[in-house]
Amino acid sequence: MSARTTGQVRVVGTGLLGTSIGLGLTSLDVDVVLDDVSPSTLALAVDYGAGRRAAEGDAPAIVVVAVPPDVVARVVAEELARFPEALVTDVASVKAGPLAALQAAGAPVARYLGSHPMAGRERSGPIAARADLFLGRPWVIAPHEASTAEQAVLLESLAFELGAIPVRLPAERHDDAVAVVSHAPQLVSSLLAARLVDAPDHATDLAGQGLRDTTRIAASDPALWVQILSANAARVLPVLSDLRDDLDALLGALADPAAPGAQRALADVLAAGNDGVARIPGKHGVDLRTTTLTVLIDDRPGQLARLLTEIGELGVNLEDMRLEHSPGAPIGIVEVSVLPEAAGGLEADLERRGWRVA
Ligand SMILES: NC(=O)c1ccc[n+]([C@@H]2O[C@H](COP(=O)([O-])OP(=O)(O)OC[C@H]3O[C@@H](n4cnc5c(N)ncnc54)[C@H](O)[C@@H]3O)[C@@H](O)[C@H]2O)c1
Ligand SMILES: O=C(O)C(=O)C[C@]1(C(=O)O)C=C[C@@H](O)C=C1
Repeated sequence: MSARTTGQVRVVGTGLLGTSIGLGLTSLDVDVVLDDVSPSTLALAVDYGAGRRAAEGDAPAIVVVAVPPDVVARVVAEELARFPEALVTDVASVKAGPLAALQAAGAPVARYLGSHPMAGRERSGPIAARADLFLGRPWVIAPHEASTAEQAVLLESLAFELGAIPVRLPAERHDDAVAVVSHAPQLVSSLLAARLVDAPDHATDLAGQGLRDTTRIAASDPALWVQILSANAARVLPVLSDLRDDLDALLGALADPAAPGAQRALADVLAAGNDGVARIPGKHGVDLRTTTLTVLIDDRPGQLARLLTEIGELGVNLEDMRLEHSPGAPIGIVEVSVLPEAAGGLEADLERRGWRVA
């Protein structure tokens, strides 16, 4: 496949995010140049095929800064100064702080447009990187007073190229949103997993899928998360404070489950959880009789019909289907449910025919 992104892309910071971006773009024949403060990390990213080493004479059209949040503003400022023709973006998990720091430092922010792919892993470094990390995931682009619509379109193309769904959101609103959907969940998962430290072996030996589902991200890098949480502390605080109120009410109910109103209080907590989880896009309950494949389609007339026709041609019966749109994004997400025994073959056949299956 060839890319819509033309020109060179320079990636600074070749850890999980930077190497994943490099792998995805390189597979589309984009000229990717890589840089990292750590020579061994850079060498690994080059060995994995995420791009070539940065060199004299590089002339990137886009610079993607994928370094830890505490140095992101400094590195963005350096890149703006070093490549005066380039659009510089970053992928840090917080957006308001870096923008404010750049503005305060008098950096040429008219060429800076922050972004944040809502995709990651609980592991760091280039070894954990994957070209398909961003498939079907939102990728926030955070316009500000000095950025332009053309720049946003350029980054949207980059995100789309990597299979992500671009979403425009100003930095402050982004930071409010991730406090609820990313930062508080990380802490809750860590707190939950911390309960296991002193649990006896016969308890941890029984760990089932419920515990695994709720604790995967507890394995995340503490050093990175200390930075993320510190940078968004003021927005995470009210979320955790509301959570503490809910926890206090729950403790009251559990202290005497037979007391009047206690059963209702417990049921309310669980029902609110049902309502909350139903609001997560693409998580509308699991039908164990079918397997769901997620296919990304260009948001153009006839694409959905073509997909359904091809599934028919492949002799697979559709059990169910859902179409999701992200407002303004040039992509549609189709969830097709098929019998489990047909799913593996269908996925391979669709990919062979050029469809992108997430
Ligand atoms: N990990 C995730 O799931 C995730 C998801 C979305 C966004 N992010 C954001 O992406 C950024 C990178 O996170 P990651 O998980 O890839 O971390 P990582 O630790 O895997 O990689 C960071 C890389 O940056 C390099 N680096 C540090 N300082 C540098 C400097 N001054 N110049 C050049 N390179 C430097 C490090 O050597 C390392 O290779 C962070 O800002 C993070 O908030 C992370
Ligand atoms: O799924 C993971 O392991 C993540 O790290 C994901 C996740 C998230 O909370 O969605 C974590 C932090 C990043 O800023 C973006 C993505």
